[in-house]
Amino acid sequence: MPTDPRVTAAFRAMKVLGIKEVKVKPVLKKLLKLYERNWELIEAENYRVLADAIFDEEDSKVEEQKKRCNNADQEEENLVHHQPERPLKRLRLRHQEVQVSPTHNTSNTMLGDVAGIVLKRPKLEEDELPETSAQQQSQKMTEMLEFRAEPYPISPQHATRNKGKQLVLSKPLAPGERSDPVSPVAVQGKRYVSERVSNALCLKEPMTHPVAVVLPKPKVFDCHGLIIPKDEPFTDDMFDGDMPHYGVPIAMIHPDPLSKGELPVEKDEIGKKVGEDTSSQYIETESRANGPVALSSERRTNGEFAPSLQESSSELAVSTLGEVKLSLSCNSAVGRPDFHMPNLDDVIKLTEEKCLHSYKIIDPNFSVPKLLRHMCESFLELGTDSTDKSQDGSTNVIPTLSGLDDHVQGSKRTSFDDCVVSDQEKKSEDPECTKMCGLVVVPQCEPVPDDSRSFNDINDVTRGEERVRISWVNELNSEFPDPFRYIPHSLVFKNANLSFSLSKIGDENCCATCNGDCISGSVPCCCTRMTGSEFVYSSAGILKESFLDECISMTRHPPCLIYCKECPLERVKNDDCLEPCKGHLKRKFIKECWSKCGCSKQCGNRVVQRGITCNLQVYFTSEEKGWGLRTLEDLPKGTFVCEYVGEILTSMELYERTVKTAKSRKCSYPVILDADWSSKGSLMNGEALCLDASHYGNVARFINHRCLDANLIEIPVEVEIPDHHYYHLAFFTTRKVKAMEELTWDYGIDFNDIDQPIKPFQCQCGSRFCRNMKRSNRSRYMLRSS
Ligand SMILES: C[S@@+](CC[C@H](N)C(=O)[O-])C[C@H]1O[C@@H](n2cnc3c(N)ncnc32)[C@H](O)[C@@H]1O
Repeated sequence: MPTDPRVTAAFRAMKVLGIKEVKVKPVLKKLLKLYERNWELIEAENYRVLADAIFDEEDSKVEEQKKRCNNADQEEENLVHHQPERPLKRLRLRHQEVQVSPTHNTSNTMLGDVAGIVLKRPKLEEDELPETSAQQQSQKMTEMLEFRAEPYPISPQHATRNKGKQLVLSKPLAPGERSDPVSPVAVQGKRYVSERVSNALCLKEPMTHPVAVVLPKPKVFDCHGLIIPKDEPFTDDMFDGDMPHYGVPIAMIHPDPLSKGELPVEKDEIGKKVGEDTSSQYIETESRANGPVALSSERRTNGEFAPSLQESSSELAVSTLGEVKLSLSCNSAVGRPDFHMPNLDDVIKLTEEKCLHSYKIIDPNFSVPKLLRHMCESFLELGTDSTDKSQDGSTNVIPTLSGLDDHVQGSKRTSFDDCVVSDQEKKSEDPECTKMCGLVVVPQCEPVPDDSRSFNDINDVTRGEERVRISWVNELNSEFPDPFRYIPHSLVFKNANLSFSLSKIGDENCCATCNGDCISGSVPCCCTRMTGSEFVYSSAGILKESFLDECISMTRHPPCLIYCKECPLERVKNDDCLEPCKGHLKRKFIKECWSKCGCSKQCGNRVVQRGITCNLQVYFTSEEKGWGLRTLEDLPKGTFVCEYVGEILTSMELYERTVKTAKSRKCSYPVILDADWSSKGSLMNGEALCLDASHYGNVARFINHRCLDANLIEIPVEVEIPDHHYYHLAFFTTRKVKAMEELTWDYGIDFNDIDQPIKPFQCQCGSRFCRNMKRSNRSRYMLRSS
């Protein structure tokens, strides 16, 4: 037994990794010599250098052995099928050097074959170890940890296929083509990660990645240079490293490669992005024509494997504003055929247990979702030119919008760990729950009036936040739309006590035992419980006519208004004399499958949550309504157009905000979420939740009002929360809408009700049913309540 406690500690740390003392001893000796007994370097990151050195030692032995056995005829075969047996079935850290070679190196198929790169690994023989200073070594560690995903790692002209299976270079990379010649480790890391990223993307969108090919075996996404040797079975100990590794690829999907100019962008005649880079966008584009689950094999053209792919994927983490998503996907055609999508809660729980066990983490705040979110944020940080790092390490991750920056940056910052640094706001939120569901707290932000810079990208008001571009035009004058910040999902403002938690979704509120596409099943799943055990969407993702007509008739001939004794909406006005309740319209809900359901993300019962797919345009109307929204393509009756997105506020917060800003605003953008008012008893202080799109919103904020016969209807949609104080408000077409027609919805506004903080506008809807100046029995103190 060694007497030196540091040696003992090193042995113990390696033992946890399953490495015996006999293997540790010689390597440790060499390292101590190499680092001139600088224990700190060796002990850093839980003896990472030591573990790495041991793995490399083992690896070099295997490679030596393999070299001896190899014969030239088997070379190519070995590239694809025969990976060297690794003595330690573990993740390994690599400190390898990369050399460019015009030939394949059969001994290194894992890393090298992809780009014809030979990876030469220094053995840990004393004389071969580079004479590096401690500083250089730590620099090397930093480089090794560098993680950058490049959607286009290899230029297309270099790419060919190796027997149609593996990507190789038709000509070797010239030294000048290496992205970082002075940092071989980083180069290697990039190449390796890139390969995986392109593969992950390729599986989803091969059309747009002519270079990327599907490799014949499932690959594991490489993070921080950690890899799992090929052909290894899926074992429990595959959780070493900074994040869990599974026997399935982890897809990192860049939110907007197009805007960064990384991929060529083509536009079709109506402005839709061609060559979009995310799977769901592709699927959604297909869905209207072929149904949401039609993973068109024709469009998955160039991969021989494409037609047989059965992918299941599940979103695991998202960055604070949802720009970067981390999802797990399993290609069951090339992976385990018996694979079924596990419950994400369980995956996270198990991962957490394994991490805690493996790394002896003592920080009580450690959580896997947080770790994964950090990864998304890092991905975004490194993938963009963001240099906006504050000194305390927190980063303002709210996308920069000219005109809003000064206010936001000057007031509050969003950090990686916490959505908002304000204590009060921290208390009111459960960051784990809310962020898992894409909800974050945002600081109140007043856009600077007349800031035309906000809209200088006339091709896309969404600034890349949606899967389709939405252009804006003003053919009438030189006005710009009012500044606001585009968000694709609603955000909690402050007090809206929304706690999203998977654990709150009971078995009756999800179809945990389903898989694949629920609507193609023989029996409707339990997510149809609110719609009479029938799916409301057709296989083409269109709302079924019977359901739609029922919703329309409930809106147009209000049969069922619920009146409360003391209406909270009246109470917030703080009047001495409480006005009687004006009534709350009861509505039919749609319930979509969600993360806790067993079905896939492409399930046909997930339409609204997949976002906008129509070709829309914001334009300046000629009827004194200001800006409006129109469609650039014909839309069949029942098409989902968009949902109403904004800040989620309580009715009190909204009232206060509205009173303060009513005079200065010519347009108003709030709605009340009171579609299921009768079940609101549980809501805190009897308050309703509202959406306000004044400062943060999506394209729905441009939809103008039309009395009664509007071509859109808003329908409440339950996605994440089973009780209906919060829901999505989705717009569907009430009839066939022709290209270039304005899209409108009936705000349900009472034009004669002057007892409101926001005075009703002079309606210019042009409908023959226009209610302007006529009394309505449905009145709200703001826009429509839904
Ligand atoms: C949700 S915004 C719609 C977008 C708005 N037109 C704009 O320019 O940003 C609602 C505001 O649009 C205007 N508006 C909507 N429908 C209208 C109509 N039928 N007639 C006149 N103004 C209308 C009103 O000023 C209203 O407060």
